[in-house]
Amino acid sequence: MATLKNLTKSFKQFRNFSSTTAIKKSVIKEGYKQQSLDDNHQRFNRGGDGESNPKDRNVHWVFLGCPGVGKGTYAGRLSNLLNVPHIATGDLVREELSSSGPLSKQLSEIVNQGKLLSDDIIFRLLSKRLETGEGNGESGFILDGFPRTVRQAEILEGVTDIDLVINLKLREDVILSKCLGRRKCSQCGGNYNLATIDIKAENGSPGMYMAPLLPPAGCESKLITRSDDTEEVVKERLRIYNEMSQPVEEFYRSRGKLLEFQLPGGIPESWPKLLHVLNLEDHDDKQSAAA
Ligand SMILES: Nc1ncnc2c1ncn2[C@@H]1O[C@H](COP(=O)(O)OP(=O)(O)O)[C@@H](O)[C@H]1O
Repeated sequence: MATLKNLTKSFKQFRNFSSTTAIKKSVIKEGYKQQSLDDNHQRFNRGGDGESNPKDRNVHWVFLGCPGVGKGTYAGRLSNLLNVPHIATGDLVREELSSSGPLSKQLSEIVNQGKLLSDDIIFRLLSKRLETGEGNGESGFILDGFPRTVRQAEILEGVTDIDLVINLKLREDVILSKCLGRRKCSQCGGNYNLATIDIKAENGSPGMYMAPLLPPAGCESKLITRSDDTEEVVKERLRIYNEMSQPVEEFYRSRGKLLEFQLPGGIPESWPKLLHVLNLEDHDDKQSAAA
């Protein structure tokens, strides 16, 4: 069974590989099945096929999408619903930065330029997180922000079965405003968004409304903005997403694992639709769409 222990071990091993060819030879498995999304729907709730019995484990899902699209929001909600950990590599990176360890200055320069960190650093952070989770009895995962390059996707594919990759899509003109509106409470860690998106329908294209996600009164004076959420850095992150991460969509599409989900609006509209396409409507007894 693909336990977190195996995954941690595999990531550690892969960190020792230096040649891309060696990695490719090791990880590219034969016989990928092109499966329709309909086939996938039947296995979403329990996990995938392959080295483990899907009944024995929790979901292994990945969230893809541009910076600011809402990966963290929807991955977090699904994580609560399915009781699997939401593992966001961006959060792991920010934790490392705030720890003021030896690497943090070097890392913050890269992150604040909107560039990607090396695979070695990301695998190290991920292995550490998986190890801690394993110690706490976690099983399954929803990954957010990883894989971000085809090489990372190949490595992940070689060490575990990913059941489903949810690719969140949002109109490009909305993405930048949403990134610039992001805030975090420095005390409780809650994520908010001050941007109001209100686009009128025009020339046959539909309008879109997304209400801001405002903090409770107690957090208002403690809001901070991520240092990489400036307009210049967000634009660079979007450019890098298109160059490095968009090919990851094709990687999973060709393996029949990609579920494209165009966000129709804010959480009240999008959440029930996402649950519907995931066949999870029955699970939604813990969270209300309006929350
Ligand atoms: N899988 C990864 N590979 C390389 N760098 C990463 C990865 N995940 C996160 N990072 C680094 O952390 C930063 C913040 O990540 P994240 O919070 O996921 O940003 P975004 O809002 O752009 O999705 C990235 O810009 C990058 O520098």
